[in-house]
Amino acid sequence: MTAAKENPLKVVDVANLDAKTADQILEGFATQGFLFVDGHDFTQEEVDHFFELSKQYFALPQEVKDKQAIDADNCGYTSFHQEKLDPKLQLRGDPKEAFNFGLFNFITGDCKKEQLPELFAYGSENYKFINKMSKKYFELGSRILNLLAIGLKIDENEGGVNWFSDRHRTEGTSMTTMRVLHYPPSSKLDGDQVIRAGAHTDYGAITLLFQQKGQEGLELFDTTENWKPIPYVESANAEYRAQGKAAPIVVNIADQLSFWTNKVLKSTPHRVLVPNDVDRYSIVFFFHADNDVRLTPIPSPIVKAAAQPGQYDNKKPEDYITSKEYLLKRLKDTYA
Ligand SMILES: O=C(O)CCC(=O)C(=O)O
Ligand SMILES: [Fe+2]
Repeated sequence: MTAAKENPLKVVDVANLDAKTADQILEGFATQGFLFVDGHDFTQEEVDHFFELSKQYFALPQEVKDKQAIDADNCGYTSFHQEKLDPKLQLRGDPKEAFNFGLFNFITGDCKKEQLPELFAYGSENYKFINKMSKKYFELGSRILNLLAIGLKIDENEGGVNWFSDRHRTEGTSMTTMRVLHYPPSSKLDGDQVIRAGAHTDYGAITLLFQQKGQEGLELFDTTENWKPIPYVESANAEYRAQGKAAPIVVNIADQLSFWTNKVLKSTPHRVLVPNDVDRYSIVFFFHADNDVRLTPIPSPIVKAAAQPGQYDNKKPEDYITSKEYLLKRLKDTYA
């Protein structure tokens, strides 16, 4: 029998929206910044189907994919070496390709229609499937934000449990992106390329990521300042497995929530390596606050206690960047 791979992350079941779960979530995000989340609503069949569609898409001829090159709304296809996630250290862009669905309406699940390949054409079965998955990601992301609001003890009069969800509205306009990624195996890369995605922190509020068994490579910079691989884990809950639920999903804090909480929540650097000669596919939901939301300090006694004396004195709301301004700044560096 081979030993189970070491898992540096806590697995938190979010089925119950209660103080105990909220404290577990907060603890994980205030230390490591990363967690596995179980007790979600995704089935394994759905996740497998999404990966199957992603594989079909990336297998299309290069010139077909290039037709929907990434646009100003951050929607569309990014090709190999186009994106530098670690612009200070990387000479060449990441050896990966990706497709972004964006400009969502989370009431209907619709995304930007003009920037879709034939495979996901507006109105098709695949398009409807994408709508459904984006709504599920939205619901899970919102649940995690609600738990964070409980954990951070945001006062009822200030918005309480809904403080974050009021700023990530179903009907809101945000830069939230659902992204499929493909990293080719080592044998397809130039000699000494060992990094598939440079070290970076994410740009939104939280990130939710599915990966597949046997395609590891994601690593996080842990609290001891060492790179630690994030394994694929199965649910420890036999009932969930019997119900056909998908494996736990990787969730991490991104920069907006770190700013917003005065770094109480940690936006942890991570990267993707090439541990073996297999393709890696991942499906990631970058959950962003509504575009015009300013990243002012949140009304939490825990956040207040973490501030330096006088840090927030004489500050006007306009002194704080908005969610969209922050993203645009980071994208400019990434695609420079
Ligand atoms: O594909 C992965 O595992 C990680 C992707 C990632 O960190 C990102 O795109 O921000
Ligand atoms: Fe990332």
